[in-house]
Amino acid sequence: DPVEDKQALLDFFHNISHSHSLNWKEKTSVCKTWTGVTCNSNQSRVIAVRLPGAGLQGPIPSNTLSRLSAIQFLSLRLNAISGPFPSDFSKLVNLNSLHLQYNKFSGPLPSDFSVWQNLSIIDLSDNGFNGTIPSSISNLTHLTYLNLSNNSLSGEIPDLNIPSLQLLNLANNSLTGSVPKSLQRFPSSMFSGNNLTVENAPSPAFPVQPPSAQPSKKGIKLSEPAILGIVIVGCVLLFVIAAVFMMLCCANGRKDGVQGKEKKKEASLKKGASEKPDKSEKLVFFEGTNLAFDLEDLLRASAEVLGKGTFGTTYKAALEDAGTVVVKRLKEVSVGKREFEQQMEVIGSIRHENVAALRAYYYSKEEKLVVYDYYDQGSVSAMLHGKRGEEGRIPLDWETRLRIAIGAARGIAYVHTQSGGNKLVHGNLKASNIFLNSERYGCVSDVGLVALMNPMPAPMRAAGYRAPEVTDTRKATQASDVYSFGVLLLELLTGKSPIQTTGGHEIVHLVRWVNSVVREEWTAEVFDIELLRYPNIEEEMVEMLQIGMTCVARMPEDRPKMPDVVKLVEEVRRVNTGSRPSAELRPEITNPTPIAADIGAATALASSSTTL
Ligand SMILES: Nc1ncnc2c1ncn2[C@@H]1O[C@H](COP(=O)(O)OP(=O)(O)OP(=O)(O)O)[C@@H](O)[C@H]1O
Repeated sequence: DPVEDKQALLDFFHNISHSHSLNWKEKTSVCKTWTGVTCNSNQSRVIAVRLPGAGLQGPIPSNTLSRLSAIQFLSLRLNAISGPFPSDFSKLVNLNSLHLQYNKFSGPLPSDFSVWQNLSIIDLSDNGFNGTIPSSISNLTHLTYLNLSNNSLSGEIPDLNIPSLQLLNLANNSLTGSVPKSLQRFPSSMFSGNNLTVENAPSPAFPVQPPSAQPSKKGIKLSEPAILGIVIVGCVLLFVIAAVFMMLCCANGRKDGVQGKEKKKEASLKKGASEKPDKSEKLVFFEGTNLAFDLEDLLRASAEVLGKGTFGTTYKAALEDAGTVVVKRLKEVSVGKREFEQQMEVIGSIRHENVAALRAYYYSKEEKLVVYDYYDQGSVSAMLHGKRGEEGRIPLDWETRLRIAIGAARGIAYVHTQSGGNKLVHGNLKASNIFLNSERYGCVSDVGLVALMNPMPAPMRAAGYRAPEVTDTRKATQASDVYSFGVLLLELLTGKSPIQTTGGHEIVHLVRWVNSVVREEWTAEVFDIELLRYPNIEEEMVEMLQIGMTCVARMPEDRPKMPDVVKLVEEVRRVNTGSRPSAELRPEITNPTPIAADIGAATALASSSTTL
């Protein structure tokens, strides 16, 4: 054991107020058992300390952590640490990641950052730091991430010409002047909430960073002739599809007394086909759709009601040899044909691995249908909540939850780059509308449908995702999508539904609940008990929790933009892999599973989180 490092840690913990206990015992091995501590391979030095949400309060006692001269990674985020930035941290010259966000630090930032030549990640956000941003930061040639948002920093932004810098956030300070040229490559939201002169100027000074996948404008343009061609095909198939929706009409139209039967399997989509079809209307397929799927097959297929959602009833139709599709029969469409078609064209031209492709649609006076691929693994909602506490439940592992979050974020960010006259929004993001794509990343469905519908009071489960400012469902915005995404993150982390009723009829709102638990500095308690089985993921979960909480900010303007959210969510894994001790220092991870490879053997917080 590194005796001196151990003593430094004990001195630190004994001299700082803390509301939770840790398993740091003098007699146990610091490298093998201490929560949140990682040593190098020969166990001669402590190289990482992670104590997120550990209930630490008050100033960092001097000459304690600063004795950990080999430390590379220090995270004390989400505590209530106050006082100035510890001046003796200048001795920690090997630091490459410093996470002090969500604390109560105050006073100026250290003036000389050049002492930390290895620093690549600095997160001092959500504190009370004041004074100016030191220009010495520009000496950090390895810096990739700098987050100083939500402090009280003032003065002008120095010209931080750091080519390695990938993410910068200076939002919500009291900065003045203009954004230096070297930083104009970052999105404007990263500078919002300051007194910057150019902030509102309509200059291209703040280009919005492209999302991870570029929108295919070509695809949108091409869709028009494609649709025209397809319309012709649609004409031929008119009788056939008419039969489909007549059947659906029969299945769904009898409101009273028959609704229960909707839950039962339908005999065939052909049922009801004898009704006179509306010959003037056509089924429209989109480009890229496998037109080899024969609608005759569809008609012969058996249809099953998957459920009734906000927009109507959703059916699964199993085709004999062309797979299975999902048909949604939309109710309450409020827009006219032209507007409906325009919106369909925008949505139908989206081809992105994280957006469920709209394959076809049908519009007539009586009937509106949309056709999607069928996702046979079910929705994220089913994966997360289905059979909870029952035998046979397969818990949703952390790796998959991360991929769901990353995929959904990418999908929504992509949707936000599409223009449907106005900015395109998803409008109805929730776990039951997210599926897994072939790479097991999240894939969002139901994009843009809400804009076509009558405003409606959201059913309970949808209400939990809805941003507080959205009173009319048609007026969802990109910012309200960010809120819904934040709720999804909280749902993935906690395993709890966005709205729950307790024994009585009290309604528990997930966002409020998470906020209150975190405020009580009991962060570790929010996480899904099913996640506690996965080792060393606490750091990532806390990181994700912070992103979720930022997304559910009450005021829309305080929420990050979706492309930035994508980066943050992707960063959760990258930060923790990139900054963690390298594999050579961790021989225990020589043959890792994907998750073990990424999270390493840094902390044991997850397993002991209930005691934090
Ligand atoms: N393409 C699909 N593949 C597999 N299951 C789907 C598909 N689309 C929807 N579902 C499932 O069908 C059920 C009903 O979906 P539907 O979209 O109608 O309702 P919802 O998602 O509960 O609410 P909303 O209408 O507000 O989206 C849900 O359980 C949903 O997860």
